[in-house]
Amino acid sequence: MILTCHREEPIMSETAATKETYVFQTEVGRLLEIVTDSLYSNREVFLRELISNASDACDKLRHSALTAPSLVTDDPEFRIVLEADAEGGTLTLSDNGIGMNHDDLMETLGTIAKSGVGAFLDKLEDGEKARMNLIGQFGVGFYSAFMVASRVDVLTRKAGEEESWLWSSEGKGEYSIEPAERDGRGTTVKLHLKEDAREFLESPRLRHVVKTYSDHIAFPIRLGDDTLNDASALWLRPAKDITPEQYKEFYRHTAHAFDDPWLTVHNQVEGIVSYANLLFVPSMRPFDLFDPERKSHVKLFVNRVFITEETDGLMPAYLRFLRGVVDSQDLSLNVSREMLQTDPKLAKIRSGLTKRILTELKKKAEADTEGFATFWSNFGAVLKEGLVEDTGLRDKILEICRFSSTNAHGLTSLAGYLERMKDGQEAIYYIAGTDAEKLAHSPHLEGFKAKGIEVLYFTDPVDEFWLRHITDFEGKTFKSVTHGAADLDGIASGGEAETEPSKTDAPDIAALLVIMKTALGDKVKDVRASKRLTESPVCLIADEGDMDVNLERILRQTGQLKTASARVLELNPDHAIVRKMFERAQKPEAGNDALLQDAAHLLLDQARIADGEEPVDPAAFARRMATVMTYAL
Ligand SMILES: Nc1ncnc2c1ncn2[C@@H]1O[C@H](COP(=O)(O)OP(=O)(O)OP(=O)(O)O)[C@@H](O)[C@H]1O
Repeated sequence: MILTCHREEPIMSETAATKETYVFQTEVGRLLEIVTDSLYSNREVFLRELISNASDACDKLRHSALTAPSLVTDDPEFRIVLEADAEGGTLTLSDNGIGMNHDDLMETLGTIAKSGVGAFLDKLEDGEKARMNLIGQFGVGFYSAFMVASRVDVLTRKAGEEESWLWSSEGKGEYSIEPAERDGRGTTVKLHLKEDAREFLESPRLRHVVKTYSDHIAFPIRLGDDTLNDASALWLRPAKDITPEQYKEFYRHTAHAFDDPWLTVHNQVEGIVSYANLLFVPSMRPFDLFDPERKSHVKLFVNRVFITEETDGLMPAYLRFLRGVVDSQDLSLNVSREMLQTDPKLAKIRSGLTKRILTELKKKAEADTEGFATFWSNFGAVLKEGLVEDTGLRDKILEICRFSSTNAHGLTSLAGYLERMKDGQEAIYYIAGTDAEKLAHSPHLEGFKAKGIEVLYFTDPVDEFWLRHITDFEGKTFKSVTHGAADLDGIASGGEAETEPSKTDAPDIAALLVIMKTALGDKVKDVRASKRLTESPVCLIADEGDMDVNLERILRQTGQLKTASARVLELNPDHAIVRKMFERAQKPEAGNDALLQDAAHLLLDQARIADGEEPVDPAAFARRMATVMTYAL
């Protein structure tokens, strides 16, 4: 059971300044339940998570010691020590990293300091099947200890401070914090192992788990007199000496992730600025990818010393799905993080890395179409932000972009589209919306399909934004099929053409157009005969000088635009309804024909519905529908 009370105030205090008891943040309790249930068969990962935290704590202190060397002078060798006590049934993991004080404990153990956690957990609780995947995107960290322990004690002392603290919990809703004694700085996590987790007291088992998951950790991990890992920075080792397993586990450690890397990019670059990079593209989408802060998560090291994970200048925001490490000896260790961001050497590294990643992505896109589709569905929308942000690399990014299309053979590149263009076709046609499946049935596509002209589906909101900056690809302009006139007459039909649409000899329906314009008034900007329809009677389009339909929809949804502009209603002169209406429109007194008026409104509503919108006035729509049906029956 999870109690809810303000966690800043202890719910119980035995005597002042002794033991305080707090309740977990609600989300922690929920996460604990889910983790214990779903990761059971994979419980050994708790060790990886705790070692990962210990290693991060050593990294943090080594960084702080750059400006305050006295923090480490009494104990300069960083290490992580495992101890198993078979009699007591406890496994202990100690590090001499940065440690935690009372405030740190309050902020970290007992809460989850990630935005959007609640919503994320809701998704987790939705279905058993999705769980493992979702946990992979999230990382469970410290709380995984409760999979194997019935109680966890954390004895810790922050570097440079005198007081030590004991944090303790059974993982059942509460935790306590009390003053304690610890020799020197760092953190000791003591796990009181559950009966069925005693295997983690056996040395061979521990060795195996550490070797499997934590071999790449750059600090020595000791058990008795042995050091279990290589303890050197993985990214500085030659790529040929590293196994895929080691890359995978390093990725999981550094990204706090559970999935496998989709792409690994490991280089040691010598030049005016030398650096090493070990970067990964995850195979799953991290849960906070669309966090408005758009932070990069690549860790910056200077000569093996961790500096920061949040260097704005290191990677562009549109590559924020990357995880991993960049290390350079040529950056100064002593500059502040703020100064680092404007360091021209960092800018050089950034530009080198960005180009390299784009090149690698292009290679993958060409070599493995199917595998690339996975990447694209995870991160394509983010990468496309680069089309707006990085003018210099626009062409390189466009080469990597993939789109689905009416062509229906998976995703296509723009170059692929150009190859399939019809004789006489001058534009790259697209239709924008949120859902490719719905778009596929849009009336706007009928004329294009009939002629076998391919139309791209632009389904990410970001598409509307790069389209404002990029008007063409290799000289062919991008043209929305819901925007402006569609003159398909000059384009030759291709092999895949369906029935040829009627040509210029479409009947003149001027009399009907006039009546409809009068009936609909300012609800439409104009009423015209269409060249893009072959099956549907009507569709709505944005007039040449107006904003395209989908862009306007996005801006309205995000509150950036208040009013919608009137659309042009296009009629299919060959459609039976339109022909009947035209017949009536030619009769005397047609201007007062109530049924014709109703039909005009109904057609407008029909066009709106086909676009996924509501009728202008749902009540009037229902009334007109009833009238017309009564008449017809
Ligand atoms: N050994 C340790 N030394 C110092 N601080 C620690 C230690 N273990 C945990 N912490 C602190 O507790 C925080 C929470 O740890 P936890 O493992 O839950 O999450 P995380 O490592 O930040 O991210 P993730 O959940 O993705 O693994 C850490 O960010 C760190 O500040």
